[in-house]
Amino acid sequence: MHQHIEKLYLSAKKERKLIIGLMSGTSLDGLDIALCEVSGQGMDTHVEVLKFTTVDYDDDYKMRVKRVFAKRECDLEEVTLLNPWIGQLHGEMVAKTLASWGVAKELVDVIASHGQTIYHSPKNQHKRVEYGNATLQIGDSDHLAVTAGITTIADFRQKHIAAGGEGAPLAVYGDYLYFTSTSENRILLNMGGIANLTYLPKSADARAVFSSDIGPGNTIMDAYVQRYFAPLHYDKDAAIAAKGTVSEDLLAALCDDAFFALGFPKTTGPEVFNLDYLAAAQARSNTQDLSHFDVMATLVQFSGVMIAKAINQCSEGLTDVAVYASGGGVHNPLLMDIILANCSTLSEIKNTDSLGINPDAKEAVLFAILANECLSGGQQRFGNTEQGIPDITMGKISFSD
Ligand SMILES: Nc1ncnc2c1ncn2[C@@H]1O[C@H](COP(=O)(O)OP(=O)(O)OP(=O)(O)O)[C@@H](O)[C@H]1O
Ligand SMILES: CC(=O)N[C@H]1[C@@H]2OC[C@@H](O2)[C@@H](O)[C@@H]1O[C@H](C)C(=O)O
Repeated sequence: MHQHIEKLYLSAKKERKLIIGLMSGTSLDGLDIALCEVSGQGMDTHVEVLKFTTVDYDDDYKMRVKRVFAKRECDLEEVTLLNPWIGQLHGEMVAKTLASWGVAKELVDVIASHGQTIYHSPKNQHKRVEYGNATLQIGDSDHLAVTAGITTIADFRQKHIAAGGEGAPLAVYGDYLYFTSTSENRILLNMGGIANLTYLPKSADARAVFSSDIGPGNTIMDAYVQRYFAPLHYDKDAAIAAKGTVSEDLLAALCDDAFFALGFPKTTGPEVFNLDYLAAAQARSNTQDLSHFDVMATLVQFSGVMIAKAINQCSEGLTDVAVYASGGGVHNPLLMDIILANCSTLSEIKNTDSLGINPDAKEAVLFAILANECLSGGQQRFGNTEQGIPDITMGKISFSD
């Protein structure tokens, strides 16, 4: 047996593993690194986040990735060059972070890497009958594994599509295994660039679980701030939006899109929700002359109202449902107020801290859970193909030497 396989086999059999979860999301703000101690598998999964940090990307990284990110046309050489470059960069970031934490790489069983999404193209978006759902994450895991010196499990989304899903949201798997409660119905809401949610009934019945993207979280707001309030990258604490007034005409135009008429589950990305989407809505509503502050106030209202609508839709008929939020959006007080004000059945929105997971770390932890399932799972299956949750094991393995 090859020593790599043997080492992995021993890791898979361990009662407790150290897994580093990595997430680089659509906001391009930084690489989230969560050092997790994971034990058990399936519904018996336990995770303790021992360390967490976000290594911010510098402007050079953002500029390079933005040249290809969510673009229908770009330089293919650039994509080819970025793929190993990002893998290596993520490997360096992990190695430096481990050194700063005083954790030897030999102690880590595996890295679980999401990579960098550069294009997401579900059928409902590309509408080309000859093609299925598709998504592309770069930041090759062989480069990451060799640079960090740690076996890496990566590229989780392809298997999801191969088995009938849209490649997202994958959060549902970790949400179901880790956050299911038999005492309350739960909605796990994540607000990054894109917002998504998972509904977890207290029956724990996998057939009633579902998960879906909702629409924009911060992505259009971030793009607007980056264009008109540079060098700011986002509207910290909604300082800009709070100075504006919502335009009801623009809001109505923003909310009027085929994506919102689709039922759950569905996925999307900044390929749809971007500054062109805003410009088209402004043209339709004749609101091109709004101040930047009013546009920002309307954009945050748009995200908040559509998120609330999705929460209301999936909590319809339920008297007891608790919402736990995560992702960068939890730090936007205006966004949180708008969501709560538009969810008449909710008295509060908690965040995942109250369930033991730092809301900024949640997606990185998710990938650590998926890697744990790849190594040690499979004994209790979970899935619901009709709801876009195929019952499969995800991830490809890259050895470090
Ligand atoms: N203090 C704050 N005030 C307002 N917004 C904030 C604050 N902190 C973070 N954000 C928002 O959160 C975003 C980052 O969120 P997050 O890291 O969850 O996104 P992501 O993981 O890249 O996206 P996705 O989950 O869609 O892939 C920032 O770009 C910003 O818009
Ligand atoms: C293709 C892609 O990267 N999608 C992301 C994105 O960011 C949020 C939302 O859109 C979600 O569907 C997904 O990420 C999370 C981690 C998921 O798969 O659950």
